[in-house]
Amino acid sequence: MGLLDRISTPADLRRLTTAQVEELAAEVRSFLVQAVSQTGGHLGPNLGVVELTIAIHRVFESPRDSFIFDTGHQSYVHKLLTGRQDFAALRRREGLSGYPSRAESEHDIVENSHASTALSWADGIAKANMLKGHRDRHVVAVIGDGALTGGMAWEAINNITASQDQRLVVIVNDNGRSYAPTIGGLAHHLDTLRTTRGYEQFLDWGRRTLRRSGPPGRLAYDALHGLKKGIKDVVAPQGMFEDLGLKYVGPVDGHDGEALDRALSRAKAFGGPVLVHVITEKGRGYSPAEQDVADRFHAVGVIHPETGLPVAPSRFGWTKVFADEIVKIGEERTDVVAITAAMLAPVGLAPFAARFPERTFDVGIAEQHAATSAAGMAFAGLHPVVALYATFLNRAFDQVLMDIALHRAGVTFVLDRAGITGDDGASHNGMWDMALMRIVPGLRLAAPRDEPTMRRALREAVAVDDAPTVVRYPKGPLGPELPALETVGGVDVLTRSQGSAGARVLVVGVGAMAATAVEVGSLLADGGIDVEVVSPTWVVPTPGGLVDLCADRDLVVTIEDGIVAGGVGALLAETAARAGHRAPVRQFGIPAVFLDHASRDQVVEASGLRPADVAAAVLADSALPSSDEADRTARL
Ligand SMILES: Cc1ncc(C[n+]2csc(CCOP(=O)(O)OP(=O)(O)O)c2C)c(N)n1
Ligand SMILES: CC(=O)[C@@H](O)[C@H](O)COP(=O)(O)O
Ligand SMILES: [Mg+2]
Repeated sequence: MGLLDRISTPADLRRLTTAQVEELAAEVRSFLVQAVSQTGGHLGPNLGVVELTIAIHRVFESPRDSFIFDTGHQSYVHKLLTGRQDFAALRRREGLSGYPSRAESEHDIVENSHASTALSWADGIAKANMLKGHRDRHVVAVIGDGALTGGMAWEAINNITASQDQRLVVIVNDNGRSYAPTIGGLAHHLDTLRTTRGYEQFLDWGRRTLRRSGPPGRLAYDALHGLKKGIKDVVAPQGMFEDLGLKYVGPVDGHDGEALDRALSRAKAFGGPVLVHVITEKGRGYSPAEQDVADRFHAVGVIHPETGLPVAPSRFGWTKVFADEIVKIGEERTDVVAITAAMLAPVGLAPFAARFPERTFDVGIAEQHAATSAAGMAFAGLHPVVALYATFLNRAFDQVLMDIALHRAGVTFVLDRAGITGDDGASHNGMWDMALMRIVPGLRLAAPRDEPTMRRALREAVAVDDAPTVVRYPKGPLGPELPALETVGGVDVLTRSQGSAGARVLVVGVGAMAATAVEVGSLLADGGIDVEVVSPTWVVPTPGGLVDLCADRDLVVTIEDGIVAGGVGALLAETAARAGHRAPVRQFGIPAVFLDHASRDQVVEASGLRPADVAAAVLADSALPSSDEADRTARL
C-alpha cells in the first residue's frame, strides 16, 4: 500500500515528512500517467503541478480556505488529494469531471473551464470573507502563465490591490507555456523573473549563513533584508507586481516541496494580497510529455503509457481541412492574416504560421483583444481570420458587435469545436455561437456539412470585406461528402422522397447535422411522408431560397448542433412567418441547459437528436394530416 492510498483528506498530507512528500509526488505522477493514458485528458498540465498542489494543501486548509484553479484543467492532483482516486471514468458520463465539480466535492469551487477568471473569483470571495468577518480565511488562486495573458486577470489584479488587507494568495503557475510557449511582454517579464532565481536563493543563503554567524552576521542579514526592494530589483526585477501593490514572493522552484512549503507559508503569514511566482515544468516526470515540443501533452487522447503514442487515429478531421484550405487562401490573398488566442496548433493554424509567420498573430488567451485587433487590421486593409473554439467566442460578443459589425469590418471567424464536444463538460460545448451571432446586424454565418462545402464557405467568407463572417464546424472526424441532388435558391437539396400519406415535410439539416437530417428524411419516407431534405451552407441571415422552400408544407423540421433557443431554426421560423408561410417549424437542437460531461454521442442521445428520435417526434406531430398516425409510426 503506497502513500497515496493513505491520503483520503488533505489533513493526511500535513503529517508527511519531506521525504514522504517526495515519495507521494512520485506515486501521484505514476498514477496520472497510468490513469490518464487510459482515458485521455490534461496529462501535461497536471504532471506540472504535483508538488505545488501537495504544498498548497499542506499549508492552507480547504474548504475553510477557498482554492480556485484557473481553467481547472490542472485539478486532477487536487482531486486525488481530496478523496477522489477513481479515475477509470475520467471525463466520461457518471465519472469524474476533467475540471472542478461542486457535485463531486466541497473542495471544488469554479467549474468554468474558460481561462483567466480565477482572480476575479478570488477577489469576490475575499471581499465576502472580509464583510462576513471571516478575516482568518484565505483565498488561494492558481493561475497559469497563459491564463495570466487574459485581460480579466488584470482587471482582477487592479481590484485585488485596491485593498491591502485581503487574505488572497495568487499563485502563478509559470511553466512558460499555454499550449505553445506563452507570448507577449508579460511572458517576457515572467521569463526575466524566472531566470533570476537569484533573489530567493540569495535570501536563503543570507538566512542560512549570515543569521547563524552571531550578532554581526544577523546585523548584515537584517541590513540586506532591509534593502530587499533594492536587492530584488537587482536580482529579481519584479517591480511590476509590487508597483501594483501585490507583494511578490519568488520565483520558487515548483518541484521543490520544501521551498514551496516555505514560500506558501510566507505568503500565508503576510496577511494581505500576495503573489507567489512558482516555476514548474509542464509534463514533468514523463519523458514523452517532456519531449513533446508542440504542447507538452497539454491534452491527450488515449495513449500508450510507455511511449505516449496515440492509440486512436487523429481525431480532428474538420480542423485538418481548415488547416489545408487557409494556406491555399493565404497564397492567393496576401491581405489574409491569421489570429489565434494561444491555440495555434489545436485550431489548425500551424501550417499557415509555418508558411506565413509574419502574417500569423498569437495574442495569448485574449479573445476580446483578438476580435478588436482584427477590426483594426480590417480598417487598415487586411482581412483577418480569427480561429477560435466556438465556446470561447462567447466572451468576445461585444467586440464582434460593436467593434467589428458596427464598423462593417471584413473579419472572418473560424469556429472549431462548434456544437456538442461532450467530454470537456458544460463550458466547453460550442453551443451558443449561432444564437449569439444571429443577432449581430450584418453578420453572415456558415455551417458547412462536409469538406467541399467547408472549403467553399471559407473562400466565400474571406471574400466578404464589409461585414463579419463566421464559419463553424464540430470537433472530431469529418463525415463522408453529402452531394446535392440540385441547388434551389442557393439551398442544396440532398434527398427527395414521394410519400403516400399526403403529408409534405421539409427537413433542414444545419451544418454537420445534415447527415442526421438525411437519416430522418429516410425514416419519414418509410412512414409514407413526402419529404425533402435540404442543407443550406449559409444559415445567418436565413437564405431567401430556404424561406421559399417552406411554402406548401405541412411541417418544417430544423436540426442544428447549437441551442434551440434563438438558434437557426428559430430564425427560419420567424423569417418564414413574416413571409406569410403557415407551416409550423419544429426546431430540434441542444436545449438551453448546461450539459454534464459525457461522450458526444451520449449527449446527442440525451438531447433527443438521434435520427430515430427526431423522426418519431415528427411522425407523432399533430401538424401532420391526422390520417393513420399510428400506421405511420408503426412503419418506422
Ligand atoms: C477563454 C479561453 N480560451 C482558450 C482556452 C483553451 N485553453 C485551455 S488551457 C489553455 C492554456 C492555459 O495555459 P496556462 O494558463 O499557462 O495553464 P497550463 O496549461 O500551462 O497549466 C488554453 C489556451 C480556454 N480554456 N479558455
Ligand atoms: C482546457 C481547454 O480548454 C482545452 O485544453 C481543451 O480541453 C482541449 O480540447 P480539445 O481536445 O477539443 O482540443
Ligand atoms: Mg502555462
